[in-house]
Amino acid sequence: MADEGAPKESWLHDFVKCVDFAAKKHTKQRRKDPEKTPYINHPIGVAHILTSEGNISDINVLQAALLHDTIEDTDTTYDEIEYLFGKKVADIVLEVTDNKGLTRDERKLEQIKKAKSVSHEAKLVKLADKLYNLRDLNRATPEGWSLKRVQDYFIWASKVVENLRGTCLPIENQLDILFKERNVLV
Ligand SMILES: Nc1nc2c(ncn2[C@@H]2O[C@H](COP(=O)(O)OP(=O)(O)O)[C@@H](OP(=O)(O)OP(=O)(O)O)[C@H]2O)c(=O)[nH]1
Ligand SMILES: [Mn+2]
Repeated sequence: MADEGAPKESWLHDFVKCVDFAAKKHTKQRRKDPEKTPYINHPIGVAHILTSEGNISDINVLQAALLHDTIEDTDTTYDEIEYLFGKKVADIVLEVTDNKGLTRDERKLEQIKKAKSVSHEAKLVKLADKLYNLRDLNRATPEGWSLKRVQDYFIWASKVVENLRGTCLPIENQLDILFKERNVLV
């Protein structure tokens, strides 16, 4: 018999609402791999790294992981996320959002610098984002990327990760395995 008096597991409802929102926002986007994988695989995979490898169960972090590329890459606004998922989630997403007003080189440098000073929650999302993207590079080369561009991404990612350390050892250890395989000094 259903326990009608029990409180609803509202975190689960919030989480599923967030998956649905992220999927709709990224619906027209594809990854850069030759198979043109649906983009939503990436934010879901980032959240999965946090739960399965990082042992993270903070719902704000997991929702921010699902939404982490929405402000940067879709029409989603901070206010929309704050209204639907709360200020904590919106703040984390904003912290991991690149300023698209800068040039690509400026953005890459900004990420290295900013990594040191963002919140613990934002650092978790950034670490999982990097681990997903580096594994994705090992899986398939994005269309038009040379071997040098791939290697340069690994080197740059290691500099960002350097400034995120002390946040989540299991994820950092997984990143180190990838850096070693590529002979990137850490
Ligand atoms: N490895 C990989 N990455 C892909 C693929 N498709 C899309 N991406 C995205 O491309 C970004 C990395 O490519 P870059 O050329 O360095 O960055 P840019 O698109 O922002 O200029 C990542 O964005 P991001 O998640 O915002 O992270 P970040 O690297 O900008 O921090 C990553 O998610 C793919 O097939 N493989
Ligand atoms: Mn990402």
